Amino acid sequence: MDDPVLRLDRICKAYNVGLPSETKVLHDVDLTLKRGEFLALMGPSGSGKSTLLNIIGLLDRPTSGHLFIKGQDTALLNDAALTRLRGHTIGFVFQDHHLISAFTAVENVLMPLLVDAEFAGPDIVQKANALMARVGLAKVADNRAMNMSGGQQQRVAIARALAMSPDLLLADEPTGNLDTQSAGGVFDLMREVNRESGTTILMVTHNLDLAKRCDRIVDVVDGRITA
Ligand SMILES: Nc1ncnc2c1ncn2[C@@H]1O[C@H](COP(=O)(O)OP(=O)(O)OP(=O)(O)O)[C@@H](O)[C@H]1O
Repeated sequence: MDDPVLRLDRICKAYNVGLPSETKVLHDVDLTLKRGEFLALMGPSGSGKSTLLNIIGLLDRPTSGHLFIKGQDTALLNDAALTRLRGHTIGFVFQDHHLISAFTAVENVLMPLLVDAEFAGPDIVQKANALMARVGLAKVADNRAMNMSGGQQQRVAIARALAMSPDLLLADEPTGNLDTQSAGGVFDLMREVNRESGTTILMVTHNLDLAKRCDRIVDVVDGRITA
């Protein structure tokens, strides 16, 4: 129970290993994220933030080192077990909302619940509607995603990411495409979710003002954590 949500132990990542084009991107990255923390990951373009996020999100494997999720060493898991762990533990929000445009907002939130209905349990429609209310969009839950503003679409994406009650929310520049006011609103929502539900959040951002409002800022420079 006291295990951190996430612990990285000397994570290295290289692409095109063994080829002349081999590129070492991450070097001995150590990072621990305690339950309920809200961490901002910053760093210049190409420093390895997305690579790190893909590894933390169990979308890619490190070349060496160990990634522990709630104390479990993910190096010991096969691909099917990794997929299950990802679905039950991690929610994703991207810079582009990745909603299905022709679906309504609430239908988008229902999607992950339908895909893993056994884990999601009963009353998924009620749950999806509660999530729409949670992100302040109850009144427009039946609007098609394509007809919503950028800020609203990102709120729907957050509701969808929360559908499986993840321990860890990974957000890759979630406010990158939004104007200042909408970006502030989306950040406030993530802060609220973090404080009220205790969801641990790791957010990649280039926005220093928002990063300063997180619990902690970690800088990645040339594939190394510097602060
Ligand atoms: N699939 C891949 N194959 C080879 N090289 C890759 C691959 N993905 C990323 N890289 C390289 O790894 C380095 C780090 O890229 P990454 O996308 O992780 O950086 P980033 O910090 O997220 O950048 P940005 O802020 O621009 O999104 C870059 O040099 C990139 O070209």
